[in-house]
Amino acid sequence: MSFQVDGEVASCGGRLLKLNHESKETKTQMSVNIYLPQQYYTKQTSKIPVIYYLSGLTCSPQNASEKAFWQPQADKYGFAVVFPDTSPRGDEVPDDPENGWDFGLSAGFYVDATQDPYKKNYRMFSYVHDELPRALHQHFQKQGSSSQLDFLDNIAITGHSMGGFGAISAFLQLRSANKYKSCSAFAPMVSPSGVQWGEKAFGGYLGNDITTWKKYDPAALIQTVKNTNNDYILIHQGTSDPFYKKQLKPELLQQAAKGTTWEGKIDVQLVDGFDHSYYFISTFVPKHAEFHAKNLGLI
Ligand SMILES: N[C@@H](CCC(=O)N[C@@H](CS)C(=O)NCC(=O)O)C(=O)O
Repeated sequence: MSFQVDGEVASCGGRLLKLNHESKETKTQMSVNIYLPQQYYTKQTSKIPVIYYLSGLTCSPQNASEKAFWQPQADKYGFAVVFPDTSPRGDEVPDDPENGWDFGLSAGFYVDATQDPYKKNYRMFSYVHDELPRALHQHFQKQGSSSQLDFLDNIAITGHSMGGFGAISAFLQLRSANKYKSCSAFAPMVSPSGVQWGEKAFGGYLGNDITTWKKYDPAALIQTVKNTNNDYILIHQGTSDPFYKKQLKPELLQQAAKGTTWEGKIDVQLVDGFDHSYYFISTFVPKHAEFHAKNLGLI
């Protein structure tokens, strides 16, 4: 479970660590970046909460580290940010037979695959929500730093597009365990059934029986998972996003929430003229940072 350091860069008031480690879940080396805010280095005594940011299709941990501008927000409120990879990688890992960018490498969809040949390595749900946080916890405990990072308890989750799907899906699936204290998403895909990205990915990873997709489908989960904490889910969606109407459709989550304990609690902010890129994400990161900082008890 030990991490190798691939790089460490000064960024804003803290440092971005580029790490890799052997994953038992994916049976590959996995890359992960983590931003440690200025509070980590000034050795504050209270525990530093962690926000997990799940990236979208085609991304590695670098895209959001370089272009989302979480770092100034992390310094402002005093949280760390973990940027996991989007799939297992390596010559042995099966990829999309059609060579597309919406399935296979960089497109793990944060599920545990049940179908051959993907089920051996594509275990991104168990990796991101269980193995990785425990591994980071152990690694930083061994460092013996007096600043304590909280990878396991006071934590939040967010993500973009495929990663927004992964964030909301996990938040709802793990709600009874109160795993994530806070959830938000940028342009998330909210229901795999009926959209081309979802049909391809879920068909490939989980098989053709769509009842098995429901376990991960936010629009289905919202109807069975109780909102016992008066939680809100914050979503931003650009109206000029080319994927908005065909692949993402965040309003479907609001519609599915009608008549449930989540009714009125899915805050979809449509933002005029914004696209799907990191220009959009970085513009609204401050709003998401403030939302999570409140839910994590930082303000
Ligand atoms: N590669 C696709 C675009 C895929 C895409 O927009 N991916 C988003 C996430 S769904 C992303 O974050 N791309 C990487 C980046 O913008 O840095 C294309 O060429 O049209």
